[in-house]
Amino acid sequence: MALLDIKNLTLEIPHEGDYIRALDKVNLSVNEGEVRALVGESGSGKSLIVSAVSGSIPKHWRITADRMTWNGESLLNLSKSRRLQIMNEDIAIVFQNPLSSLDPSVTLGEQIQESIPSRLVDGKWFWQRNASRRQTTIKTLHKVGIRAHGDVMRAYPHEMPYDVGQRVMLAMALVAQPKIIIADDPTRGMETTTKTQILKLLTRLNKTRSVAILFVSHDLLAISSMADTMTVLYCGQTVESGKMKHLRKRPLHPYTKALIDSAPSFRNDLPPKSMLPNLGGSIPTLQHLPIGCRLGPRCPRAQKACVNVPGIRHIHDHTYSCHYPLHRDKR
Ligand SMILES: Nc1ncnc2c1ncn2[C@@H]1O[C@H](COP(=O)(O)OP(=O)(O)OP(=O)(O)O)[C@@H](O)[C@H]1O
Repeated sequence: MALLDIKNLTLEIPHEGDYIRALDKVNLSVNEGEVRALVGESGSGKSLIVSAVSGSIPKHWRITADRMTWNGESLLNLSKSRRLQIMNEDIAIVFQNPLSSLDPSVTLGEQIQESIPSRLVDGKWFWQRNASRRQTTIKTLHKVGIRAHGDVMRAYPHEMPYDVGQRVMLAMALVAQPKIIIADDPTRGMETTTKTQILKLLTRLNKTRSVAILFVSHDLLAISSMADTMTVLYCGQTVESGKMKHLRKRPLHPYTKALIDSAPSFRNDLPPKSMLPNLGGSIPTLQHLPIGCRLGPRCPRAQKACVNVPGIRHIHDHTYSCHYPLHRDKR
């Protein structure tokens, strides 16, 4: 059964007396123990999906969905206390910007210790429980590659470089022993060695503890090494979703193909120093969204029908939304 199951999620942001559809009928699911990549260009709406799941959408925005469930329970109309419980026990989110997600007035050590749920703290007396929290914190900081745990635990968020902040966010996610980790671009701006360490850590967690991972990124290279499945988002619309190996080998949506073709590591057929193909134009702003399929104006296969939003088509567990998909011309 899907742990996280989202069907037709639509999010509308107020703009000049009207609403703009920032997410348009998005579909996404993550099964137990699965590593799913959510990929899309900057501005495609990845972080908005994460915010919708965490319930941190401003009250005046409009959010609707046919289904948005956690373990079968709707996330759309949860009470505050139940949402807090789920977010503390089951879903851990590593947000993109550690500085804005951490409390600036509390040391990092205290913030990690506060993230440890009571059920995971050993001891009857408060000093035993404090020691248990401290030990777990130190162990977890080592796990995320922080050796100088004392310095980091005493520091305030603004005193730490960005990548240490990201690791602390990961440590806060890990101490809760969640069922799923939603990592919103956790390796953004990191140097390659640090990035590899974080990816290896997430992969190990998935393999050893069966933690499901939703890895949100625009970095295909980082994602391809660890994800089982991938969902591709373009301008607030899900365009294709399926097993990583199928999407890599035989993408059906022109946007997925363009994304894969533009990643050098995915193209071992290219002669050295050749230009990488890319789609002309850029992702439209929310204020200037095309009607129908939002890729339309940039799509090499676009035709008249594309002014209508394509429905979702299935081939087993591979889904795509395109009127003129690749490899399907003879049907
Ligand atoms: N608080 C907000 N108010 C108005 N528009 C917003 C807000 N947050 C996001 N948006 C808009 O929603 C769209 C999607 O933003 P989002 O941050 O989800 O993109 P993203 O895919 O996560 O990009 P990135 O990879 O750069 O983080 C963008 O056009 C963005 O400008």
